[in-house]
Amino acid sequence: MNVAVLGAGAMGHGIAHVSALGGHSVIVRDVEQELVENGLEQIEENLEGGVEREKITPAEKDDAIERLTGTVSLETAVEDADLVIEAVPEELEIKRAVFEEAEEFAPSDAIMATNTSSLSVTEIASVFEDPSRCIGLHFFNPAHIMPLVEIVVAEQTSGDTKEFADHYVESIEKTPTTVTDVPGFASSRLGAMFSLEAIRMAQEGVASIEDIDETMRLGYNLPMGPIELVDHTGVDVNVEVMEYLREELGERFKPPQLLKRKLRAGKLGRKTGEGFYVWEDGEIVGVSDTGDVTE
Ligand SMILES: NC(=O)c1ccc[n+]([C@@H]2O[C@H](COP(=O)([O-])OP(=O)(O)OC[C@H]3O[C@@H](n4cnc5c(N)ncnc54)[C@H](O)[C@@H]3O)[C@@H](O)[C@H]2O)c1
Repeated sequence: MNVAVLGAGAMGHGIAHVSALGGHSVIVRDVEQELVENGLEQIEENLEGGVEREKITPAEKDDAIERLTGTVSLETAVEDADLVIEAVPEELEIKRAVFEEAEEFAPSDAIMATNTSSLSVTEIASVFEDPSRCIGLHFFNPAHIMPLVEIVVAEQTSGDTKEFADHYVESIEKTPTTVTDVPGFASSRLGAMFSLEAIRMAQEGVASIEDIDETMRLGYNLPMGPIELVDHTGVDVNVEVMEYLREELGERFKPPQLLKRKLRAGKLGRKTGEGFYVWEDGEIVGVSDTGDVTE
């Protein structure tokens, strides 16, 4: 099938990567040529990494690259698309504007998918004349490695659209789960709850940050603890998600003081070099001095 990926950023290039590897013709669109090129370069680099790790053959890499193109023209990107996947910034207005424009140029039966991690797919879908063709395809970062795609079924999504989404996810060899369009879907809601409670426990002095993370890592066989995960995904992003879930689902999602203090100090985690941990070159080198905080 022809897949148009709108946005060549962190998620867009990963989605384009797996789509091309899955045998689809892929066109990636971003707003500037340089961003398009950066995205395509990143895909090549990651495919090369896949060859080095013997996950794919050199021929599979070459074929995938052959199937990939880039553009800054939205019209060129979507005019022959069977599936349009948007991975533009997480703002309702931007997503709605992008889809409104895409609807003008895309075939009337193209499936329109959003990679939103927290916005209402139902609200995004309402921009379309025919909202039944809209669905959420929630990939995880990095999309070329993480096996899960959460398929988010909006109020208006038709059975045919869902079937198409199932078929696409299968074709790119990812594992789908299906979730109704509720705030936080299944993944962000559960992930936020783990991290919230872990930070509250650190705040109450139940255990150190390191011991809480170690408990979850070794006791539950997780690749990383829930507080380290906050540093990875960004303190700012986590506060935003928690505030949204708090508004939609209740006070149990209230961000703990310790987390808000990190935000106010600009200690956003790995990307700023310090959050709950101290980071160097993407690796933890120590624990941040968090001090005593009680809510
Ligand atoms: N980063 C993550 O961990 C993650 C995980 C799952 C889902 N998501 C979701 O994926 C989406 C994209 O996130 P990201 O981290 O890739 O962001 P990003 O900032 O890395 O990339 C967004 C890209 O979209 C481009 N863009 C802006 N307006 C555009 C337009 N009109 N047309 C085409 N491109 C446009 C930007 O130039 C940028 O390159 C968001 O909805 C986010 O919530 C992110």
